[in-house]
Amino acid sequence: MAAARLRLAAWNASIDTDLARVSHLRGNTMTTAAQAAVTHRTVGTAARAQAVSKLYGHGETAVTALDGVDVDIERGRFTAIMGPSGSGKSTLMHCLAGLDAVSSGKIWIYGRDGAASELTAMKDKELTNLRRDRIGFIFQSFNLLPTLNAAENITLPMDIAGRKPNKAWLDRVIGTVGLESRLKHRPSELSGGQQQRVAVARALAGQPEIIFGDEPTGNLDSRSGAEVLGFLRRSVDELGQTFVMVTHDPSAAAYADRVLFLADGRIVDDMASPNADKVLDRMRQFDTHGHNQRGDAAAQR
Ligand SMILES: Nc1ncnc2c1ncn2[C@@H]1O[C@H](COP(=O)(O)OP(=O)(O)OP(=O)(O)O)[C@@H](O)[C@H]1O
Repeated sequence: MAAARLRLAAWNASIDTDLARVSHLRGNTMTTAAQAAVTHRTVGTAARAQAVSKLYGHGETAVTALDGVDVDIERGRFTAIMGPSGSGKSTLMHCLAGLDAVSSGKIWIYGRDGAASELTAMKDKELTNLRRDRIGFIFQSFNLLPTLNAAENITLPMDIAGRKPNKAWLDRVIGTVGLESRLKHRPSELSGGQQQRVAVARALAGQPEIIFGDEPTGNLDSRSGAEVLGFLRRSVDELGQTFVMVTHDPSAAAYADRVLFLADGRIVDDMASPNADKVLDRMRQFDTHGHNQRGDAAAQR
């Protein structure tokens, strides 16, 4: 949790920096070898991790948060990441999103045309641009700017990037999350569920290739949480969005098309067509220390 707070602070800081630089960013385009990139045969893939490991700290105090993770995230699908506390869920998501650097291995994000951008080969500035232009984020704590109204919060990333919102798309997104009557309200005048719907609309508005959610319903009551998850599901089904979500909640994971289970920094299971009971049963197979009782992915199937 402390780690998640640190990353959120880093994201906030980068938004603040971006706001300060807003005028300089207008017209900025990404031009990199990494973006020009290789075209892999991955039109159905939105992101890929290959042999990704992540260590925090050094020597005797080093913690292995990820241990040789290989995974493809499918385009236009809803993927949930589950596992015991400390199993590496947030670290995996943050590495996939370019918010955290890997210790070894490679991460790619793929354009809708299949062109690959290797995040792990990018310099900071390139990575910042890629995150801003091609990746959406939804955090547990909404992360809205209190002085801006809902409409201004939704278009903020595009304003920062100097991109004009596509009006028809924006209207569709706002309709999808049911915010038409709340656009002039500031965050303090909205319920938690409505604030998170603003954050969902903000993530969708720029038509990013992939959206990552870190416990997006963790601060909501179950009714508002179900509503937000329903909107996220619709964004995948009706708008073709790719969505990856870390959650502790089996009923939240049940909204996904696929659930990846992590234990001790490794993917130990991969469940298609989940429902809350199946997910809960699988979670019960982790022992109280958070380790995978049966060892490896093959053993789980
Ligand atoms: N910045 C950091 N410095 C040191 N160790 C870290 C840091 N971030 C994460 N870790 C450690 O890496 C491991 C994986 O952490 P991570 O936050 O990814 O797990 P998680 O599955 O998301 O946990 P939770 O469900 O509790 O949020 C844990 O042992 C954690 O203590």
